Amino acid sequence: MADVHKKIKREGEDDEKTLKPSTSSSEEGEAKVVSTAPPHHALSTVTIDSQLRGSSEWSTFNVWRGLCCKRVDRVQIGTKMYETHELQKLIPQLEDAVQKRDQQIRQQQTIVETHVKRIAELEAEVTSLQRECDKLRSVLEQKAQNVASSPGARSPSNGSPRNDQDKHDKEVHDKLLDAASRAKKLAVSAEPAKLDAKPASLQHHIKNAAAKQLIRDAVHKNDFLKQLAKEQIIELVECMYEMRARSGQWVIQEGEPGDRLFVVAEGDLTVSREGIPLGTMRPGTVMGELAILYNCTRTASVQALTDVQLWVLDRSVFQMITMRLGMERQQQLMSFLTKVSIFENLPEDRISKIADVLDQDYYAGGHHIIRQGEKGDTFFIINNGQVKVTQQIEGESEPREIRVLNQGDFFGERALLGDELRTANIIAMNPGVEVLTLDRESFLKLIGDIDAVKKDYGDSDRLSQSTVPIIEPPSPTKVALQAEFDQVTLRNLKRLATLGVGGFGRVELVCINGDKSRTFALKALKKKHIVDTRQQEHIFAERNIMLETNTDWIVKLYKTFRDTKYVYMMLEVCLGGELWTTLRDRGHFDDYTARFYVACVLEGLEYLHRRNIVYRDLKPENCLLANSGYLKLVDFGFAKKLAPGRKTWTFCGTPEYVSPEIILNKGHEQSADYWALGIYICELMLGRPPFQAADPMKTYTLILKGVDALEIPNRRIGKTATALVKKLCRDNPGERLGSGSGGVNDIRKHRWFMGFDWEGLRNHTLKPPIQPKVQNPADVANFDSYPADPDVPPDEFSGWDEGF
Ligand SMILES: Nc1ncnc2c1ncn2[C@@H]1O[C@H](COP(=O)(O)OP(=O)(O)OP(=O)(O)O)[C@@H](O)[C@H]1O
Ligand SMILES: Nc1nc2c(ncn2[C@@H]2O[C@@H]3COP(=O)(O)O[C@H]3[C@H]2O)c(=O)[nH]1
Ligand SMILES: Nc1nc2c(ncn2[C@@H]2O[C@@H]3COP(=O)(O)O[C@H]3[C@H]2O)c(=O)[nH]1
Repeated sequence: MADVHKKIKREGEDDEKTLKPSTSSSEEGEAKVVSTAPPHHALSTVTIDSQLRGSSEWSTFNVWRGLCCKRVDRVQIGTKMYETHELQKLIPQLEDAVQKRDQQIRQQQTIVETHVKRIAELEAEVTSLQRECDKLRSVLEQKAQNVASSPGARSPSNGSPRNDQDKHDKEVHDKLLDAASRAKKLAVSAEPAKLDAKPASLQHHIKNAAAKQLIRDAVHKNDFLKQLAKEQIIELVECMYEMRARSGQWVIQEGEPGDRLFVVAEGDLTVSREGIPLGTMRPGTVMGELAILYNCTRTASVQALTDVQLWVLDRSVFQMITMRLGMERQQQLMSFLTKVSIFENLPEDRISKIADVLDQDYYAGGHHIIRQGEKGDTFFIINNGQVKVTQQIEGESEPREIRVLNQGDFFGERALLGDELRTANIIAMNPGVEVLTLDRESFLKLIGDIDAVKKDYGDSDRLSQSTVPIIEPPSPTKVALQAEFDQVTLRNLKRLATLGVGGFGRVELVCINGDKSRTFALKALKKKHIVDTRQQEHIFAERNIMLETNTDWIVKLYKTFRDTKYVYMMLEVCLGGELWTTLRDRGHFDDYTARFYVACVLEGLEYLHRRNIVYRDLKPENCLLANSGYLKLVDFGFAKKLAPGRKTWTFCGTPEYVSPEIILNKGHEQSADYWALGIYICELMLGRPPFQAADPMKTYTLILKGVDALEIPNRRIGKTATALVKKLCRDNPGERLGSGSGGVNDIRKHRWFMGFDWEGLRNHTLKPPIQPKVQNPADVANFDSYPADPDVPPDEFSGWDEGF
């Protein structure tokens, strides 16, 4: 309120012209009031100085008023004297001026408050952008390490089609993504879920309603978590347990592997990276959520600024929650459907697919579910309750009651089988009925025509196709080669060059006893790293599946070795390089080129799926070009053989390629590969995967938004290819092209493949779109060059690799 004092002075100065000053001395800045009242009132000189400071303007004027009431005649302000009556005249003016000033102050205060609020909002935005930058930096650093380990990596040459297109690409965001997409995509995996058979029980932790609400609010504010089903969120809230940390204690350490998520309940925490503060975490925020999907490195450190209370969720619990819902629903439906008469003899995998696409509906008693004569598109199975079937018969005034259908009975098939019009009425009976429904497309795809369904009461030749295990003897060449290499030991293999670097080790070009006329790829995996990341089961699955497969579309595994540090796989070599490298150098492929590489993959996937193997890591990085220009799948680290009709729950794959059911842990099977096939088509034609963001969590959020949110068709990916992608990338795995009774043939029949020479592809007479240049069996020109790996892993003696 020092301002008040100044203001009074200023008002005085303004009014100086109108006053008649008398002279008197006074100290600078003081105002004296000289009284001319009778003696008992003794002449008084009142000094108004800093006493006034701190008082409001109104009380200042009250002092003036008071002085005037004392009938003081003259007032000295500074060195000048003023007549009191003159000053009195000024009071209303001054009051008015003060009022105006007050109003101005209030207005200014409102403006200041708005600015303060905006500053807080901007600060929050900066924090969030900072976090994004940080995540992005960590992703790019990881990718950069990948690229750095290949100094020979070429960047796209100027004037390439990609550069022309880039001119039109959107601003910085696209540039960053483009930089990321030029780096190889990293695969991620949780430790295999031991829960495949039966979910364990979940422990609830007591918390009050306010705590539950705080967690729920935090979950709903989080882009990823809010997409969970309502029941899953309820369970997640119940299962979180309390953790407290004292001021100064570290809650998360940068660089450590993470396996839990936190919700801040009380207190503040500071986030830093390499010692540099990044922001503050306040109550109601979620942190570390990527860690509940799979093992990932913490990107920042988090320290308690005050004593804090946190709610914690472990990855294993999150997996159980998400898996349980999918499994329970699946199990309930499966056990119900196997009892439904029309499905009695269907194989389990067919029923499982039907279960995936069924929806559930409820009708109150008396409600007409179907009306005779209407157009119909839905097939129904009664899950609970009863319905009455009535039919309008010519000559009868009322529909005639024909029969009552019970739990397990079905209806609505006739309109789907041709005439489209309903042939009877279906009315829900009291107290109501619960039905499972299937749309026309799924009905026709999964149950086939009605005759086949009827015939299926006893058997189904068509469906048994996919479940009878195919036991083919390995082709003579593979058997002969395996026999030939029987005596080969690690010592016989000579390293010629490095072909690639993977998550667990390196792949070297080798020859036997110096004979460079025949070369192989030797994949060496660090045992310690495998154990540390609990991937033993995946590595064994890779070995077993690759030993079992014998086709032109999959790289052949001839022999395996092991020593104290590594396990090894001696593989058929593909010297044309990775499809990823060709794609990177060309920018993107046209329809003709992409179609060939998609067709090769389709052959490979069909081969695997017929053996109940799900591949789970389709991407251009895992497609190798043989010298002939034909494509082969490599890297079976995530492949898994499933029991017919069964699903698996382990989160694995490459973030840009994982399907929604993998992200949401609903259980997945071969149809996850069809999703990936859709993504693969997009990547080949766009030059980058369609769902790509700065960090995996954002990628998953985009994936969950679905393909309809993508800006396709566009100038690179046309209408027909888009139509195929959209049929492959359906959110519901059972609705994906390839999942129906027609299998992979449904994909081959799609119009994008119209006129494609499948026969020519199979017998290798079809000319590949790109012919790789390979001079000799030791020519590695089609591979990036890699520096030697200075890291010698420690010995590992736990014995997990027994039998490798
Ligand atoms: N048979 C082969 N012929 C030629 N190159 C190969 C062969 N196998 C692997 N490579 C090269 O080595 C790279 C890594 O191989 P692979 O993907 O099998 O290893 P990984 O450790 O499982 O990798 P990731 O961590 O990406 O899953 C391949 O991308 C490829 O460039
Ligand atoms: N990297 C980073 N993490 C942040 C930031 N602000 C909050 N966090 C949280 O800190 C957590 C550290 O561990 P995670 O990487 O698992 O997840 C991180 C985020 O949830 C930020 O600015 N950068
Ligand atoms: N037409 C006919 N439909 C019946 C009968 N009993 C049950 N329905 C079911 O009633 C359904 C009515 O719709 P739809 O014609 O699609 O399919 C029909 C059958 O599924 C019956 O005796 N006659």
